[in-house]
Amino acid sequence: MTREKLGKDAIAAALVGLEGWAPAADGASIRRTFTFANFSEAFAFMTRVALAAEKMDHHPDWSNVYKTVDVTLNTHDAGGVTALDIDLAKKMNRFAGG
Ligand SMILES: C[C@H](O)[C@H](O)[C@H]1CNC2=NC(N)=NC(=O)C2=N1
Repeated sequence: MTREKLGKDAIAAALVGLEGWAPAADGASIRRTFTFANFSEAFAFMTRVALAAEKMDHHPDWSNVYKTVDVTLNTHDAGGVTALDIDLAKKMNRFAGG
């Protein structure tokens, strides 16, 4: 998986069909808020994502309040969005069931 930084157009193209994700205004990250039925569902999601992220050696910036999880993805090493972030976003959507 490449750590090549994606431009605004490439990010927009990669996000087509990737429900809920939007680029930040500066194009340096992508974001989604996940909302679950309750805290247990939110935390189970975070646990699944954490294991996948560790395997990828690619980690989300996120916060959890009750049943919502706010996620920002970017590749620190590249200073922007790369294919790794798109891949992790896809995995997150699968784990969230959408
Ligand atoms: C040494 C290690 O591979 C790096 O620090 C990894 C760890 N997790 C990471 N996660 C994210 N989101 N961006 C990175 O650049 C990154 N780098």
